[in-house]
Amino acid sequence: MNETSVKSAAHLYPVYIGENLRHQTDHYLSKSYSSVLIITDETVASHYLSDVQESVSQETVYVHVIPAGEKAKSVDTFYQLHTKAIEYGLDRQSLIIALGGGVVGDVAGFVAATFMRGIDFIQMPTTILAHDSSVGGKVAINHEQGKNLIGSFYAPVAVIYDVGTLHTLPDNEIRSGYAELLKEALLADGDLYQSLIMKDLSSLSNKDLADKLLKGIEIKAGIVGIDERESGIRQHLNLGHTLGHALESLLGYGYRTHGELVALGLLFAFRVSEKTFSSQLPYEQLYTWLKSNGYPFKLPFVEPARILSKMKKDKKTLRTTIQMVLLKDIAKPALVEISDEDLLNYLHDFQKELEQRND
Ligand SMILES: NC(=O)c1ccc[n+]([C@@H]2O[C@H](COP(=O)([O-])OP(=O)(O)OC[C@H]3O[C@@H](n4cnc5c(N)ncnc54)[C@H](O)[C@@H]3O)[C@@H](O)[C@H]2O)c1
Ligand SMILES: O=C(O)C(=O)C[C@@H](O)[C@H](O)[C@H](O)COP(=O)(O)O
Ligand SMILES: [Zn+2]
Repeated sequence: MNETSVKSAAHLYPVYIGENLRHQTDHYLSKSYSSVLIITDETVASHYLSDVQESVSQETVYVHVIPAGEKAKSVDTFYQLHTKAIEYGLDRQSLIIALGGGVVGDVAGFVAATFMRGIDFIQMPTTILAHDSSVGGKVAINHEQGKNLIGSFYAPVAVIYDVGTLHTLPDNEIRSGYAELLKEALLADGDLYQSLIMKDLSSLSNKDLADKLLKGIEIKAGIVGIDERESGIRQHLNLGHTLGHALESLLGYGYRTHGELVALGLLFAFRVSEKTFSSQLPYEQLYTWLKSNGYPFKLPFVEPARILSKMKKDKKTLRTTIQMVLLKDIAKPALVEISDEDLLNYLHDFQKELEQRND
């Protein structure tokens, strides 16, 4: 087991990462609670819920299972969870455990942030992607008009990451989580990036993956430690998301995974970076790796003007100007304002290029 932590001006919490941690949940709780509510989704429940339930010895343990997938990051689920919390009689000394991927973590975390104005919660991630979502305290639900538009910053009291749960993930979820790892490496560690992109996803060993996830978490924790509430450098963690989030919302939540669309967004950010800084980024290498690892490039056509208008809902938008995270070079990110006219052209060229390559 490895242990690291997130240490910001306001918070300090441990991140435990290793095999079989789900069997020892109690061991990682720093105090006893009046009751515990485990929130998970139906797929995760079928694999891992009983392990976690058996490892929590607090007297009163409740469970609520939500549907699997992005659509559950909704006002409806949020409201149902509050109803359950009230019906079960949770109080201010209760704990919520979010057992699952980013969807469970984000919605359960937002419930924890708002139930009786905030109760403790623990993140127990079960996806590769959730190495990112479980750390940093961004909790949210989606609005029909845009991703994560309703939410808050609310730190967990601990993150317990059992990487032994990852072997049941389907291929598209492996691709999704790995894209966020590529993102973290692109922001801060060129060697890590090269080592991530050297291998195909099919040849990843558990040990190798766990080592890389720890590095990704350390990069993220370092950034969150400096700027937890995203007034500056934390915005860099949004690399790839200006396009990714717009597509998630336009194609319909859950049409493709978050990370697969972020991967497309990374490629787009490479192109825009090249145009903005005349920088030389390894675009071809990234394109080839994504393609050969099954990332989706054939998506329904969306008019650039609709993408642009959706991008304006992004939280980095300043008044009406879109700001994108770009790379002057690998590990040299910068937040840059891009005019609508330029963005429309870049989107148009990018779509055309992908279309031609898909033939
Ligand atoms: N809060 C943050 O900082 C942050 C960061 C990145 C992403 N996110 C959010 O996270 C969400 C995506 O998270 P995700 O990719 O984990 O999606 P997810 O939670 O929907 O999980 C993906 C799918 O895998 C299943 N699953 C989960 N664990 C499994 C396991 N061990 N074995 C088999 N199946 C398993 C789930 O049931 C689901 O169907 C998005 O909503 C995104 O916006 C948040
Ligand atoms: O932690 C962050 O900060 C991130 O931006 C991480 C992203 O991977 C994640 O998708 C996040 O939820 C995006 O946040 P948002 O503020 O753009 O909704
Ligand atoms: Zn993300």
